[in-house]
Amino acid sequence: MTSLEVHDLTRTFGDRRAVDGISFTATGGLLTGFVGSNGAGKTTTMRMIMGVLAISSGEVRFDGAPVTRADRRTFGYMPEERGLYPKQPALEQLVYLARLRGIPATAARTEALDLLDRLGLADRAKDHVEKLSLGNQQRVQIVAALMGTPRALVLDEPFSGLDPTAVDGMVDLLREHTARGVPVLFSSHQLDLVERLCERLVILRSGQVVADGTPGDLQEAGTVRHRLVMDGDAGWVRGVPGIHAVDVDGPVALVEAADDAAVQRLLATAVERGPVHELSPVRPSLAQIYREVTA
Ligand SMILES: Nc1ncnc2c1ncn2[C@@H]1O[C@H](COP(=O)(O)OP(=O)(O)OP(=O)(O)O)[C@@H](O)[C@H]1O
Repeated sequence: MTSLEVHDLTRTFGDRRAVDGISFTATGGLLTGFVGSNGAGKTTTMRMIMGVLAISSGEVRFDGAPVTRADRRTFGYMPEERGLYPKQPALEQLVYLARLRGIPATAARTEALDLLDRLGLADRAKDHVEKLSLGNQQRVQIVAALMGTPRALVLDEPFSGLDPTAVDGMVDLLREHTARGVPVLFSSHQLDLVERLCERLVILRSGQVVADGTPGDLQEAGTVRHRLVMDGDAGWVRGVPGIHAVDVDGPVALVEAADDAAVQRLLATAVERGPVHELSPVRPSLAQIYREVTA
């Protein structure tokens, strides 16, 4: 199993630390989601991993050793700035890009056509890139990153602008790579998608890692809420000491309790007030965890 690790990685621009001593591992065989608000440092990190931006300090390791230029040539990379030439046919361009990575032309052509087909674009292979919609240009860019049996995938916002069918096609393709033991690191602002897909998550805030783990780990560490369902209006929960009402909608209340004693107080009051249909813990969603750690 290969892994892609960053160790104490830092990048400064002038006196600004865009990436500030971050460490994490994208483990082979897993989809690792890389999330954080605008300007958190995701693109800068990915550029350093790929060697297109110099590292101020720290190290990138692949398979346990410092990453080399030769390693990086075997990585599939989807940069934030989509680098396709508008005036060249999609297929021709894919073959050209693959050849730069050492893939023979015939094999590149076969693979590009296959991948374009998988993403529903086979009939557009001969179109100039500028004639394709933005979503279809994005698909071509994805094909470019996935060609040539990459040993690691570093994908900056690969899902942005894709329709749901293309997202599903893309997910299937990524899973084929993780099944080979490849580490896949991708950034995204689509938390629902990240929650659905990722076996591992790294959350950045202001150039620092503020959460790192499996979605289950992060949910365990996040604030557990409780959902109360009564017969009548549940607005009274606002007056229970130690209870913070996150949302009250008629008979249904979502609350955060300061401690177990507060949950017991809530339950006792609820029972006094009339039939209680439900009082259950609610595991935090990724969106909630994200808001907590990036606040
Ligand atoms: N070439 C550069 N020169 C100066 N500052 C830069 C440069 N590249 C990035 N930065 C700064 O580094 C910080 C991190 O930017 P980066 O693009 O890595 O964030 P990001 O997490 O990818 O954001 P987004 O989600 O908006 O793409 C930002 O404050 C940005 O302005």
